[in-house]
Amino acid sequence: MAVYTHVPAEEMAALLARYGLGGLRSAKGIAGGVENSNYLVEAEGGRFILTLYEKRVDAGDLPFFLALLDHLADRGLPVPRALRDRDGVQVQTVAGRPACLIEFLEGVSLSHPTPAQARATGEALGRMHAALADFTPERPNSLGLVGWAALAARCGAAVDTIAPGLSARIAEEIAFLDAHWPTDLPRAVIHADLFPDNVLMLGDAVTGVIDFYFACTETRAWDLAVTHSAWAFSGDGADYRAEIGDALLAGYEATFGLSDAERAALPVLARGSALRFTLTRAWDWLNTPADAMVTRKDPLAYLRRLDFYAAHPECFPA
Ligand SMILES: Nc1ncnc2c1ncn2[C@@H]1O[C@H](COP(=O)(O)OP(=O)(O)O)[C@@H](O)[C@H]1O
Ligand SMILES: N[C@@H](CCOP(=O)(O)O)C(=O)O
Repeated sequence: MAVYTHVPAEEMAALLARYGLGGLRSAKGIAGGVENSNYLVEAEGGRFILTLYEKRVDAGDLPFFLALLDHLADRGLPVPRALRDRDGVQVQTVAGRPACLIEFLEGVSLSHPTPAQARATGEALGRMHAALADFTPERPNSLGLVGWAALAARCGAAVDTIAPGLSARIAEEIAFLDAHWPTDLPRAVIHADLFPDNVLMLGDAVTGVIDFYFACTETRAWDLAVTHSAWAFSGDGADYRAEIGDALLAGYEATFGLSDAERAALPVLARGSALRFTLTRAWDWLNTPADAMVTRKDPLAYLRRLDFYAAHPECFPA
């Protein structure tokens, strides 16, 4: 459950009136996600998602995210637009937080995807990258190579309460990535968080891509590495699933493709992905308010992925 901010029913009803969506029928906090507060809202005018943006989303970035969603939706990608109220406004203030009413998309998030579903996700990622070729807005990646060192410093030695020696392992990996990170690969706007819980599917079809709130301008192939690290392992990171990882890569190659330099960089890009999510999960593990209705995610599930990628760069086909 990720609900940090409670929205009174009266305020929910008043919001719907601003959109002309009729009366409120129901509003339920949504179990998934950890970054923001999400509600499933049933109104006379339909079913919607109300997202209240919490601390990791800068309200100043919302125009970028919403323009990105409109750009992709205009090109037929299965992404949810933020609705505009009667005055054409997309960003509201609800219970003191910036908020948007978002189109509801059908589909379910998978816990144990098949190779066919992984391939479909790789294909969807490739189509997204193709559609973004003419998207000109930019947003720096606050959780890229420079951001990791800063976040590690903020976490400090407290991470050693998560696992003995974790701070030293993080410092060692940052030093490796500083020395080996590719700097000459194509850059573009990427999703940067394409986990299974951010892909909605019906059977083998991708019916929704959601949660663009880490989207940023970055090495484009890193998006594939992030997706690979999220999909190609058991949830706890203990088991690598080559058939899933290979299907994901094949799907991406089928709809967009990689240069030889990008393909060669995937092992290092994947290490960066595993470190990034180890760090954000470690920070959240140590700093989630006790009264927040949220399920903390295990940082060690990504440390295991990092150790796997460091030991098995050959998991990426040459
Ligand atoms: N547009 C949408 N259509 C249908 N379900 C959605 C939509 N957006 C979010 N959800 C549901 O809400 C959950 C949490 O959303 P998400 O964006 O992942 O939260 P967070 O912003 O905290 O990461 C998702 O796992 C999904 O089940
Ligand atoms: N997907 C990342 C970051 C948390 O994302 P959310 O979509 O669950 O808010 C992770 O699992 O660490």
